[in-house]
Amino acid sequence: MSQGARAGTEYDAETAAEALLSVRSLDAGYGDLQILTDVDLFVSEEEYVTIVGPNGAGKSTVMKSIFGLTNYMAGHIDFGGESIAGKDPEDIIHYGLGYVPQNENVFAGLTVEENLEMGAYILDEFPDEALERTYERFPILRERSGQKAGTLSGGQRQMLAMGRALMLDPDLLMLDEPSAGLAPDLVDEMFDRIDRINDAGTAVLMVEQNAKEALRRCDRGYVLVDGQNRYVDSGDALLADEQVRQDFLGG
Ligand SMILES: Nc1ncnc2c1ncn2[C@@H]1O[C@H](COP(=O)(O)OP(=O)(O)OP(=O)(O)O)[C@@H](O)[C@H]1O
Repeated sequence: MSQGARAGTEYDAETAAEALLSVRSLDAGYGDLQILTDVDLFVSEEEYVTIVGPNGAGKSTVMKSIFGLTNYMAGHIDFGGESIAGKDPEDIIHYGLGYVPQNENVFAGLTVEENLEMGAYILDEFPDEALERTYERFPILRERSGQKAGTLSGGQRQMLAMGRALMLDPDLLMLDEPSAGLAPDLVDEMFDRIDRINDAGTAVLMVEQNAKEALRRCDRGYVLVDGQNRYVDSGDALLADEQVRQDFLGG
């Protein structure tokens, strides 16, 4: 792995061009404030990719930008071979991209089942089988189906947020810090669930503070610093890199 490596080497350019999600030379921010500069990132079908990096590096901003929630300034964002750059979230969701933000990711005043139904609001007909699949995947949600989401525990709420995003059976699920705020014994369980979602064929793009665990589980990782790509490599290679360990993984 080389320092400053970007998804812009010859090999990567070819892979990136055919990837499910392909972000190239992205500049984006909030209003006039530019946060991301020249960011490259790709996720292939069924791949599991994580973004790690220091606080304020712009990790969440990358996801928000892909989902149309920031000010897009320049570059390319292609999903399934089509450009989604500059589109609204309401449009982007139709392409097969699911997004679970870190905060306020459920409707607290609605029940669990109403939240799941909201996940499929764009469909003309409610997909009963998707609800059943979600309940099979997260049995606790069936048990709590009539309970207001605001009364769920942190872990249950996170499952609901994921379940809601999965109602449309997206090709790619973007997760912003899914382990945030969870008790330590629930963190592993959450990561196991994400593994299973990926094993079942959904590509995953995840931002995580728990960088070691995220890199251990993913296929590929990006280290983002100051709104720019710093490293990109397999999770194992990043974990083994002395410089990455020292600078970003606490030695
Ligand atoms: N809505 C906003 N308006 C203006 N600036 C913002 C907004 N949201 C985030 N920022 C700024 O963008 C920069 C990147 O923030 P971002 O949340 O993407 O970083 P991060 O790498 O996800 O950080 P953390 O790990 O702390 O969550 C920060 O300087 C932050 O203050």
